[in-house]
Amino acid sequence: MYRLCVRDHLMIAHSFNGEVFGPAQQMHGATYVVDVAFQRPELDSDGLVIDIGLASESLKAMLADYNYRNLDEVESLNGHNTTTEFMAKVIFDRIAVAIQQGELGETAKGIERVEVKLHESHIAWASYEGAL
Ligand SMILES: Nc1nc2c(c(=O)[nH]1)N=C([C@H](O)[C@H](O)COP(=O)(O)OP(=O)(O)OP(=O)(O)O)CN2
Repeated sequence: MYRLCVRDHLMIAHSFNGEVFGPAQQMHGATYVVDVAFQRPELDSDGLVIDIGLASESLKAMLADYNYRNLDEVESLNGHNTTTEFMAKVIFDRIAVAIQQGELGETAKGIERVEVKLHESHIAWASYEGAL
């Protein structure tokens, strides 16, 4: 399987519900480093998994909906703890739709798996990986 990974980052504020979160029940901030790995068994006719520029632009556009936002106020995330794990799946779902709709180019439809990894600090990350 071939893999191509692009990286961006996301700056947010949020708070969590639940005793398990301790002080993180209070409003706090995070800067996530976001890695997206696209995987396919065969390269396209240009020798690519996906065009890096297109993948980078598309990721930036998706993150723009959450960047510099208080996630507690983002309607589509209402009722959820916006944990690192949860946000990895949110971004995965958006990428899956973008690929299916051809927004990442026709040949990107040959991508079979995507992994979204969010590094929430230098000591912790979470990811969501799935088939398309
Ligand atoms: N599984 C997860 N656990 C936690 C997440 C997360 O996204 N996924 N996030 C947080 C907080 O947002 C923050 O990153 C850390 O908060 P903190 O209170 O410092 O959490 P710790 O568990 O590291 O420290 P304690 O003081 O022991 O609670 C928290 N957890």
